[in-house]
Amino acid sequence: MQGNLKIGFIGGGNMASALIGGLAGKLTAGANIHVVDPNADALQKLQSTFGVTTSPQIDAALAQCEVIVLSVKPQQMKDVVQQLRPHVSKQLVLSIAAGIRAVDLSRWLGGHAAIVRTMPNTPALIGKGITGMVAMDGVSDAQRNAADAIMRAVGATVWLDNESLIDPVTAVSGSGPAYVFYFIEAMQQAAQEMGLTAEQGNQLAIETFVGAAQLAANSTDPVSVLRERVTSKGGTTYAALTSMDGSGVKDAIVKALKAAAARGKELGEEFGKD
Ligand SMILES: NC(=O)C1=CN([C@@H]2O[C@H](COP(=O)(O)OP(=O)(O)OC[C@H]3O[C@@H](n4cnc5c(N)ncnc54)[C@H](O)[C@@H]3O)[C@@H](O)[C@H]2O)C=CC1
Ligand SMILES: O=C(O)[C@@H]1CCC=N1
Repeated sequence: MQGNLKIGFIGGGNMASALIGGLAGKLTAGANIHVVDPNADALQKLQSTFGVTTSPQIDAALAQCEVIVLSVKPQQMKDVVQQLRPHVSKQLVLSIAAGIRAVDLSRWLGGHAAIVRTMPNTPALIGKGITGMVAMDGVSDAQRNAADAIMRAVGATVWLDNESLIDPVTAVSGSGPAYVFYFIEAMQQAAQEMGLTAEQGNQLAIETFVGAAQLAANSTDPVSVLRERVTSKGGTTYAALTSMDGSGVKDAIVKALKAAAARGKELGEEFGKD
């Protein structure tokens, strides 16, 4: 069900490439996607893989887009958006940046009201992303549906009523893949320290994550019940979880996610000034 939606991307890096991979040839033709990025290699790769059009700087082609996705780092957002301003009239502006507030994007765009803030994550690369999103008051139903369709091209979506919840979403699922990789790395290290080969450790740790996550996704029971089913009284899992509790692992994880959310808020304050 390929349509003709014209989408511009400002920034063609990791997250934008994952999104474009889900959209091109599916939601819309690759030729309907226009990517702006000063990095010639990134543009060349996107052009040859997906047939998108490209430009090293913000250009008039963006005025023809129905949706413009802001996918640069928070630090670059103000500059980029101010350059974009002359090319924005009725378009839906969809930001994937951590921290940057809609009110600041709107002001830099001269009072533009059609803004959706989103927080995707990198499993979008394989169509398994999850995106939290929130629409500002000036977004029409059609634009909201377009935003949802764009993010659903790479996974599931969760709509929020309040923009302040984007920072917690960033902390849970936006940054979340890194915590999972961190945990896998720790399991791989332990496997090797206990005599397994690196290859065996990799396979055992990764398949355990894939299997356990799928089990949790398919189960009607809460994950705490699934955990209890693994934990025989006086057994090995009990020994591991008792050790983790003794080291304060769960509290450390909760604290870490709160630090991520706080950093999201801080990014908005730091790079949203003026
Ligand atoms: N990487 C992740 O897991 C996630 C990232 N995000 C957000 O996505 C945004 C982009 O992050 P990544 O893709 O990871 O970074 P990235 O560094 O891979 O991509 C940023 C791109 O912007 C380009 N760029 C720099 N200046 C530019 C300009 N003036 N005009 C146009 N393009 C310009 C860079 O050349 C680069 O290709 C960030 O705001 C981040 O908060 C959101 C969710 C997850
Ligand atoms: O680390 C970051 O700031 C970005 C946002 C979520 C994932 N990566």
